[in-house]
Amino acid sequence: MLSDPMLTMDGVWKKYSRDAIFHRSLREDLLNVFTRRFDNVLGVNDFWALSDISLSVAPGESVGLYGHNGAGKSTILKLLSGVTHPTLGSLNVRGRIAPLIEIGAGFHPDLTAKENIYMNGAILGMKIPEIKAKFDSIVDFSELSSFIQVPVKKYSSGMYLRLAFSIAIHSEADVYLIDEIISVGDTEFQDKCIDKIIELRFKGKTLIVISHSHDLMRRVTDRIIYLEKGEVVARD
Ligand SMILES: Nc1ncnc2c1ncn2[C@@H]1O[C@H](COP(=O)(O)OP(=O)(O)OP(=O)(O)O)[C@@H](O)[C@H]1O
Repeated sequence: MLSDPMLTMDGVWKKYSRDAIFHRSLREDLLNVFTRRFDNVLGVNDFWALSDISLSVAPGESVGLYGHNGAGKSTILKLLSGVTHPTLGSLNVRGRIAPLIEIGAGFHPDLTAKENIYMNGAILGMKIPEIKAKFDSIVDFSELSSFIQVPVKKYSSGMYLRLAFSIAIHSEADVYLIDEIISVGDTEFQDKCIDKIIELRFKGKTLIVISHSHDLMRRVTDRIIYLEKGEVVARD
């Protein structure tokens, strides 16, 4: 029997505005007041970051999103993680999600790495005893044991990445959203991350992966969706 998909997107459109960037005239402001009342109409300076995206991912599948800068890859992950919502269309995600989207976005800069492990672990749905039991393993994987009492605002972006990735892979999520995470940090750590991603696949987790490396994408995904200017242009 075929199981239900872990995640679906059905005719999803996402409208963004360049308003913050460009100076508008009064006429444009008036036009916007009118057009904003209709989701399917673009106002002055609005654009479709995503156009009519449909997607269905089965449990245990690993799917890559590939495309140039601005193609809409991260926007899809933000929609799936609930950070933002579709303008039109619908989407559904089952189970626990571990979004590795904006590295360290869930960290509090003034708290130490240890405190952030507890806070971020809880955000990812882990209970305190579970975090306690996995604490040493989280620290070991991150290779940050000497810096565990240091506030993370003193961390480099590579250290942030190590900590964020390590917490997420210990979180026993059902769906992992992985945005370019593998391209940050040194190559040794990148290899460790790739091994972990392959391990998650073997465990039957559902993965959505973004990378600018097509070779890497081939290694860690079952299929790739190609995006261009917010549209799906190919699937393989
Ligand atoms: N909050 C926002 N407000 C306005 N425009 C946005 C916002 N977030 C993203 N965009 C725009 O939406 C488009 C798609 O962005 P997105 O980050 O999804 O692309 P991407 O394929 O992930 O690119 P990259 O490879 O550079 O990360 C881009 O033109 C981007 O500038």
